[in-house]
Amino acid sequence: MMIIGLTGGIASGKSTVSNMIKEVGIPVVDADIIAREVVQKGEEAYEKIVDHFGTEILSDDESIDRPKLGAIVFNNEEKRLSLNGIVHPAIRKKMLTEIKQYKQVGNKIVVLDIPLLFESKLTYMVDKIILVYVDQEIQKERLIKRDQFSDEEAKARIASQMPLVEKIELADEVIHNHGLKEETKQQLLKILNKWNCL
Ligand SMILES: CC(C)(COP(=O)(O)OP(=O)(O)OC[C@H]1O[C@@H](n2cnc3c(N)ncnc32)[C@H](O)[C@@H]1O)[C@@H](O)C(=O)NCCC(=O)NCCS
Ligand SMILES: Nc1ncnc2c1ncn2[C@@H]1O[C@H](COP(=O)(O)OP(=O)(O)OP(=O)(O)O)[C@@H](O)[C@H]1O
Repeated sequence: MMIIGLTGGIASGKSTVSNMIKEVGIPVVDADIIAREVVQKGEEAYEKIVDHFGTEILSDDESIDRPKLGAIVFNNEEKRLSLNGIVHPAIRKKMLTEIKQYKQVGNKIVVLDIPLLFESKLTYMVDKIILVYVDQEIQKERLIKRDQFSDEEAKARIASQMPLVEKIELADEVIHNHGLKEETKQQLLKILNKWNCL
């Protein structure tokens, strides 16, 4: 089985590209979705997060208040790394289970959508890497627009990741996502075609 890593930065367009990948029938394992599943109430990581950050980060229904936790960790590197230390092992485990399931039912290709593929040193999990790239100005603009963040909030989130420009040389292929979504799709199809994935 061929495992393709799809990465980028916050709001660079990974979900946009991952939807296009699903449209051509290739399954996608999404680390952001799994990251939500493993912190549901009752999961091991949930308990650890509450122990570490206190009940102040819970909503009224006792689920994790994501905006609140985000405001803490994206303004404090040490706390962000503590959260990563709690959540990432559970994410990795679940990603491996999902890959195995896709393999068992006969899939020859699977894409792993992992925003922190390089930062978390997870490149060993994948055979090839596609980077979804935009310049920092567009990244910030789209992030502010999508999540209604202030300029400061958007900057803090972008600064918590490896600069996208440094990821270019670490990837096998780069999709430039500055233009129309159709142009992004054409770049993707060209790469998938080159790798005999279509
Ligand atoms: C801090 C949390 C609660 C904020 O939740 P929120 O719903 O606002 O954001 P969401 O999870 O949808 O993430 C949005 C984007 O933020 C970026 N991001 C998320 N976590 C991190 C992190 N620890 N470090 C750097 N960037 C991150 C990614 O690009 C991601 O695609 C949440 O992101 C979290 O639990 N993060 C830790 C787990 C993690 O590293 N997830 C990233 C994928 S492995
Ligand atoms: N080519 C494009 N032109 C205009 N807007 C775009 C384009 N690509 C993506 N967007 C918009 O930019 C925002 C970020 O894109 P998307 O959600 O796909 O990024 P992401 O990398 O998955 O983000 P995150 O890491 O935060 O999950 C979205 O609102 C999306 O609709």
